[in-house]
Amino acid sequence: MGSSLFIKICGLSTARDVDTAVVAGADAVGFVFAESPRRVDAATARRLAERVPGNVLTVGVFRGQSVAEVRELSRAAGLRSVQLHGDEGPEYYEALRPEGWTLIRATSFRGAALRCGELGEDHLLLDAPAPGAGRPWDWGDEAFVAPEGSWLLAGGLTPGNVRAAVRATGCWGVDVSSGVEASRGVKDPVLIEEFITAARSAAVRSGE
Ligand SMILES: O=C(O)c1ccccc1N[C@@H]1O[C@H](COP(=O)(O)O)[C@@H](O)[C@H]1O
Repeated sequence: MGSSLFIKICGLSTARDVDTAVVAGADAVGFVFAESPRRVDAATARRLAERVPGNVLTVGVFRGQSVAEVRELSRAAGLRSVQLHGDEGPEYYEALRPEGWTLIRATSFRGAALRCGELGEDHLLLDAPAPGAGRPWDWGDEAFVAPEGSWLLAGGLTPGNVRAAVRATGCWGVDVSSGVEASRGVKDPVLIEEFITAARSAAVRSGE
């Protein structure tokens, strides 16, 4: 992962889009198992994940699903990470920890400062209240307190706003789905490339 911005491209469902993201330099690719127009089944995710080199994290995205379902789908797809949207408690993370997956807790900013790791997650993802809808939230507002630790910014990011968003928040990583789509659920390879290029150009985390 190194010290550069961590970039995740989410909601992938075709080999073309997975290959585009990997070649363009994504650090992670996401496959949605939650209710969504981007939803894929485990066999599709496995076929796509098998194309991904070991230095790129393969992430399953879930929302309000049981530990058993998360376990079954992620194992079947051979993924290395799970992203959990929902209000799961620490016992949920504890139950998944033995699988060895990188655990990403997705939530929204509700006014109180958050700390990455407080429920047992490896990374925290701050998203809009409605995930996957392409709507930005007030990350630039003075009331926003950036979490401690390795946290990703998501929610309405695009090639046009990602650079400013990274600079405004000092986030450790970014995650995008709608902002690299030609229409809902259909990725645009050119937008994927533009997003990664724009995000990389921000590269001003403290210490760099
Ligand atoms: O993509 C979805 O449909 C989805 C459904 C349920 C939970 C999460 C989902 N996607 C995640 O939403 C964010 C940001 O999306 P966007 O760029 O605003 O469209 C991202 O973390 C996706 O993984």
